[in-house]
Amino acid sequence: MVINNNNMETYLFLFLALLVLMFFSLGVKWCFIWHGDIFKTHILGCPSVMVSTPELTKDVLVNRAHLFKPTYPLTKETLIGPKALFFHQGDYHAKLKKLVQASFVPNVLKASVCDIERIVRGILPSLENKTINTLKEMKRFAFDVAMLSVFGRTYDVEIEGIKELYHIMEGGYNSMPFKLPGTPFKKAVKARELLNGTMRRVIDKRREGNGYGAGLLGKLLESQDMSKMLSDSQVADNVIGVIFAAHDTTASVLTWILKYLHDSAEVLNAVTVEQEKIRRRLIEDDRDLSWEDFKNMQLTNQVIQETLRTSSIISFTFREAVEDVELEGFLIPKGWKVLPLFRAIHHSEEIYPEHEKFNPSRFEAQPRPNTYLPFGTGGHSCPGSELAKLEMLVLLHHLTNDYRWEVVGEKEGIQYMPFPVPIGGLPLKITHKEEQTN
Ligand code: HEM
Repeated sequence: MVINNNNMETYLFLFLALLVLMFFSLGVKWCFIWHGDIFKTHILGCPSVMVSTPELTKDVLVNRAHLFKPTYPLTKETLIGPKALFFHQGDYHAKLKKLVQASFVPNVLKASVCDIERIVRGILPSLENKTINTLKEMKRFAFDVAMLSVFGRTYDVEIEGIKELYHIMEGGYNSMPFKLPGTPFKKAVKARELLNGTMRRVIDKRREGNGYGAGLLGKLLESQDMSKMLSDSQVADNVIGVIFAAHDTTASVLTWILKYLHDSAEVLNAVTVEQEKIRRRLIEDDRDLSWEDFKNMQLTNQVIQETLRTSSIISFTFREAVEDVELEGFLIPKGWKVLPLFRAIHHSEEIYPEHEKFNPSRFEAQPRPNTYLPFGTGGHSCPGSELAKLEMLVLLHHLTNDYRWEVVGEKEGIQYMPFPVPIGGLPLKITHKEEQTN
């Protein structure tokens, strides 16, 4: 395992990974206090309770969610902005969630298929015939899609400015929160302050125009006008928050998909056959991809589902008890952290037999309730799950029809960037199929 992110979250993750490893592989119970399916330990001095069954996870995230508030590292809250929906519970969260969700429902997503396809067509040729860092390229793709869903098609100099500042800022997400000159965190805080100014100019421009424009920003400004519920800084924090939530996650999953398809020639062939059939239909009808085509991508969808399970890039989530809570007869005092372990559920041998195997066909049947949680569950579950799947399907359609890829180097392993990804971000050589046959 390579650690190249010298930050607290990486250590925390590794520490947790070690705990989970001990829990499952070694059966070592003496370093925890056990109670049924719950165990207690300390993470960086905080008393923490881990829950690893579907039932308890549902209890914490759905049934009694009001008793467990989300908690994030200070760096995230400072940089994303304290008014972003992740950090809230209750009315404010519910209203914002509704607004954000409205930008990612199928009716809205349908209209963005052609834009996502345009982004894919722009990126893929630039990857041909050289060794690429897959994670980096997938981040470029997912970032462009995130910007599209937040700002719509309008591209101006301010949006370019936001892109640049955002990249400086994300350098501080996983750093120690020291504001010393030259530190990544200090630079990130500065970039975030400048982002406020740029966002204000973008918002002012939209107010001067006819209507509020497209994307999530348009929706938030529209609601601001109607209900006066949101201030400009609340709008800005949520725009930045969605960009943050949308791209590293999707890029990490895409990187795993390319790895699994590379390692499993049989699955890759079957996906290619499925996608070639769709391509033939598009040629016959003389049109581009549309929403309806995704219904005919059953196997590709199963590959995405299985990758989300095996890679479990969001391995767990953090909550904090807002009062003393009893869970399965175990008292969790107010202020303790509670961590539902999604990865433990996705890798339970009882729920997913031969759990370590990449086997998309296991999703021919629906998973049992609360046993498949790549996008979380309950009030804080992911509003972007359909967008994430859509961008993966569009990319896979073009990639499998037109390209083949080889992993460069022999190294196997996992690296935390900050999500678990194949080592080195998966170096790949991508070639166009036509060149292979010449
Ligand atoms: C494969 C990609 C993705 C994965 C695996 C993923 C996973 C998750 C998970 C597990 C949560 C819940 C966290 C918790 O309960 O503490 C979450 C929340 C969230 N996700 Fe995603 N996500 C992905 C892509 C996206 C995209 C594309 C967007 C863009 C809209 C997005 C926006 C959000 C937001 C705004 C939240 C916070 C929701 C709230 O607190 O109410 N995510 N995501």
